Amino acid sequence: MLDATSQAFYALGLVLAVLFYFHRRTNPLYSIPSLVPSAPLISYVGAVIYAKNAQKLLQEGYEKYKGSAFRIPMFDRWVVVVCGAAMAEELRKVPDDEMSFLQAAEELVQTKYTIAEDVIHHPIHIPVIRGPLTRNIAALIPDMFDEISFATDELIPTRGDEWVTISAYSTMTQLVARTSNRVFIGPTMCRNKEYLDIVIGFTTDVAKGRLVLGFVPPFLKQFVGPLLPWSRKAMRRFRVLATPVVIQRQRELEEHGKEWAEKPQDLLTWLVEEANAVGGSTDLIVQALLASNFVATHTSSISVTHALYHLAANPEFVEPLRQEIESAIKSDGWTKAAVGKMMKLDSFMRESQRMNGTSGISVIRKALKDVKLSDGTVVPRGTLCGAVSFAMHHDANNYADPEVFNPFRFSDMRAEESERAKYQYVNTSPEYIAFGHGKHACPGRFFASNELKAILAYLITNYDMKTEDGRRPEDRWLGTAIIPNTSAHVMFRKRQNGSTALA
Ligand code: HEM
Repeated sequence: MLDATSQAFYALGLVLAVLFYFHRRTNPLYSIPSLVPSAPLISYVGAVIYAKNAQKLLQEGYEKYKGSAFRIPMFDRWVVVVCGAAMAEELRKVPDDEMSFLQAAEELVQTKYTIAEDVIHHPIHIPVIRGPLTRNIAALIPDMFDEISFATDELIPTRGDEWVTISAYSTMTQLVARTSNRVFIGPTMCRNKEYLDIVIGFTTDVAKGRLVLGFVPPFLKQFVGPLLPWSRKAMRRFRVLATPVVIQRQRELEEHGKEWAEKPQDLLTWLVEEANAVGGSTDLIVQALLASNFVATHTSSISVTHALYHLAANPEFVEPLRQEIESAIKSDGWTKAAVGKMMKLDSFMRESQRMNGTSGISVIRKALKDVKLSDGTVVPRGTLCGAVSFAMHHDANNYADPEVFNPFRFSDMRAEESERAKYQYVNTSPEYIAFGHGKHACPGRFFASNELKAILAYLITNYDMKTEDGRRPEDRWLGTAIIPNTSAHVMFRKRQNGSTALA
């Protein structure tokens, strides 16, 4: 016979099992199919399987559930992913009060703990990126070209007509960080080694924090989050460098007032103005500067490295691009107008992002209430949701010969006047979600498109490039993230008749 304590213990166990059984039977999440084991605890095995095989599983799920949805396991949650263009379109149309992009980003990146709390509550950098930064690209481009020229001389140290071998990913990351920061904060800081070290390393700092919090159950995150050291240390170092620069700019703007003819046109000025408008502190501006670097640097470095690998492994694509770029520069100089004329280069970037991209999932949202999709799937309140991107970008129903890198696929399509805007690099569509889609599609994509095309245009006109073995280095998937080979090298040779002069 069992004693009273044991009886109570077993009774409690039975009640919990019954409650758990009903929870799973009634929670619509569990009627959404999963490709990996989803029973309690065993789902952690599923999360390991997914982390190691995300590309394969997303492809398998996409093919099996196109027009519908399936769920994938993270260590701390399930994520529902919809498959196919019609479903991606449906997802982007769900109103903000039913599905939130910001809350999804907050949960996925755990921004409160991995970036900084104030800037998450008052993201002043988002209206600035969407507004003045995008509106003023034409004014910023000459400085960006100037920095690209200055930085490449240092980062790609060629001599005469000899080939030099450089580490591609780290060089592209430096080049992107310097070019962006030239117009974020100015020429002194953008060349400061420690500043660059912090802004480039910050993505890894955030990723480490995310990784740890990914293993922590939701109710414990609030205790573990504040203990994570990496981002806090980076923010401390960043404050030491950036705060005096921010204070100086605040002072100058105040002294000179609205009519200041020499007012620096850069992200810092616009962040100070936005902070003034909403009563934000100096420290909020500092945080917003680092947050801007976080959203801009990593995605752009990945994208330009993907494109560089395509170029270096396929020298036959270079000549038509060179002709187009040189003719645009000849007529318009190193300007936004010239970059706008580079339709083949634009197509090259879009195709590179279609083929490779930065993530297997896009259009991330969090359900704020139970949301019923047209196929009958109910995404329960509190669940993260997204659309399968990589597999959709490789679907033969969307793109002819999807596994072939066809650099001028989109410029050929743009030859039709009516299709001019539709297939531009920055344009999102239900079949092209590399920048997200809809209201929350990346607001920095206009800046990124100009910056990355400027970098490639400069490299193409000034260097010959090749990979060491003639092949394109393979990408790596880290969970859902797609990373170009970070240890591969590209060989550069300065063109003796290249158009280095920045007119
Ligand atoms: C090629 C480079 C880039 C890629 C591939 C990229 C991609 C993305 C994607 C996929 C999203 C989420 C959209 C969604 O899920 O619906 C996003 C959001 C965002 N991106 Fe980018 N991005 C790039 C460059 C940049 C740059 C250079 C900036 C800033 C100058 C930037 C600023 C942002 C911001 C602020 C958000 C959040 C938008 C919001 O909160 O509504 N991005 N980006």
